[in-house]
Amino acid sequence: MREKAAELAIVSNKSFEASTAVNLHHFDISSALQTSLEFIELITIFCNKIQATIPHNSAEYVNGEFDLNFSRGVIGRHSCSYALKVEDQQLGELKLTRSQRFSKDELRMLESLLCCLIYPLKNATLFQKALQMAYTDPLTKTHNRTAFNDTLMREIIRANRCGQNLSLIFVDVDHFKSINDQYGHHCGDMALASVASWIKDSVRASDVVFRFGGEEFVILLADTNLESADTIAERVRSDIESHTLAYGMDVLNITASLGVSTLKDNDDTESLIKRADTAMYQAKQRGRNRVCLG
Ligand SMILES: Nc1nc2c(ncn2[C@@H]2O[C@H](COP(=O)(O)OP(=O)(O)OP(=O)(O)O)[C@@H](O)[C@H]2O)c(=O)[nH]1
Repeated sequence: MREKAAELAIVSNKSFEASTAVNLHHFDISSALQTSLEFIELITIFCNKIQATIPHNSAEYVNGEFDLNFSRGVIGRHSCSYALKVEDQQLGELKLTRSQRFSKDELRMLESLLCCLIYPLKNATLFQKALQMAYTDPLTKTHNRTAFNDTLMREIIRANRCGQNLSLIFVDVDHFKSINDQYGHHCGDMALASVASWIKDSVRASDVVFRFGGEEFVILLADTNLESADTIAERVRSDIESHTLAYGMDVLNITASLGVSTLKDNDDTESLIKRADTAMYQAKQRGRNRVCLG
């Protein structure tokens, strides 16, 4: 009877040890990458883990979908870069640099190790998209009330710790009900989306715009005192007034009333919001299309 052929190829001890080491390295990296759903953290973990195998001086990670451009280290003359994707889903681009050329073996090893990074990046993408959806108002594409509550609490703590100013502007569209009544809800929705984009265009990218509810928006201004917040509120008011909204054959003029408040000692989220809200109602009472300070 003929013996069945051995199924395992005989390998020299040296290459067997090498492949075991490679597998352990993959396992170590994969385990470490399971600890985070943040892009920057994942890239940092990955680069730290591969540093001994593929020494590099700098790493850059760009992910256009999430507006990320992260870099660390000092850029070297030689580079290798990879557009990371899985099943046609773009996961960003990773670039490593150093002063010496990367060898073919190193590049082969890097490509093999990058496989460990792909699925954690895909999970991070799904998680960050879900977070974005949970925090975004679908009509106006501004941050929603949940995001506002979370952010305001955090910003008050930060402002108090760093001894910085923090201001709030409440923006309430004037006579919005009559837009709905006269032109219908579709027009009302368009008006809200337009006002949101005018407000966003009117403030810095670092100032965050939220839809507080209905036809009311809040702008959160970090490191901004009452005087500056007043100036910004006046600019927002004037920008809203100067825009027009074309709806069918009609041209609509929209105005808003604004209330401003700045963080004081012993303020909490409620008292800060209350002062801006009260100031906004004062602006309504004084004839609308104006800014009042709380
Ligand atoms: N189309 C549309 N309308 C909304 C939305 N959310 C709230 N509204 C409407 O906004 C209107 C707000 O009306 P009011 O609170 O009376 O305020 P106003 O008409 O703007 O009057 P003042 O604030 O006093 O100037 C209501 O008719 C709501 O139904 C929305 O998402 N889409």
